[in-house]
Amino acid sequence: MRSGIILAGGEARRAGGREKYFFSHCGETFISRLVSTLNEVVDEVIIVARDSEQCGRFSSIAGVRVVPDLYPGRGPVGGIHAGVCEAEGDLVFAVACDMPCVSGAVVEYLFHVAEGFGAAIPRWENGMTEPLHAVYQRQALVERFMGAEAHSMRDLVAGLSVNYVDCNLLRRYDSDLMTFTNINHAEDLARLRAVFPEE
Ligand SMILES: Nc1nc2c(ncn2[C@@H]2O[C@H](COP(=O)(O)OP(=O)(O)OP(=O)(O)O)[C@@H](O)[C@H]2O)c(=O)[nH]1
Repeated sequence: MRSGIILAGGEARRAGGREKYFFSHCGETFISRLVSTLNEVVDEVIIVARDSEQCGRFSSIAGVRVVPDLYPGRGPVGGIHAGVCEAEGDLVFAVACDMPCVSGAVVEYLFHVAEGFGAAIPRWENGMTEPLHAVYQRQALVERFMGAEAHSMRDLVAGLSVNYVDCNLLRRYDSDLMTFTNINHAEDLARLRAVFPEE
């Protein structure tokens, strides 16, 4: 079984605290697009919000479960922890809520190459990695959290056997690698709109 975990509990400081997951792309909100894409490649989708109040923001989205952080204020690693506690899949795809162009074909490939590893994490030529667009073996994460060593994504990943996937290989599935488009600033959204104007 496969799970998808969407992390939505950040403060979006670089976007002025706006709710990035409700930004729209090609006529749909980021979060709806992600949920639809993931529902094609996983058996369950879980949105992890920072608290129960924020959970309520997602109540109208069909086809997901929404849970709050168990340890609030810990950043993405706290969201992954809550997601992993809720998820039932052997493998989980963890993704940020501000990635509106995630490619189902790329995610499918990451699931495929995660078999036999603790994680499959895309890596760019310059060595930068994409741990919030990556597949993890759930049990490996559970063990990392039990060890109580994982206070950051870097800590979490450090103890895993990782299959680093060359981003360029993923061009087979997503030629322009739009899957990694990440909207952090208002200008990032403006750039995306310049390529894909809203109707
Ligand atoms: N559930 C949960 N998700 C989080 C938390 N912190 C960050 N996230 C999510 O993790 C992803 C990456 O977050 P960051 O890039 O660190 O922060 P951000 O909120 O997107 O933006 P900045 O505040 O501008 O850094 C985003 O999808 C966030 O919504 C948290 O404490 N809990």
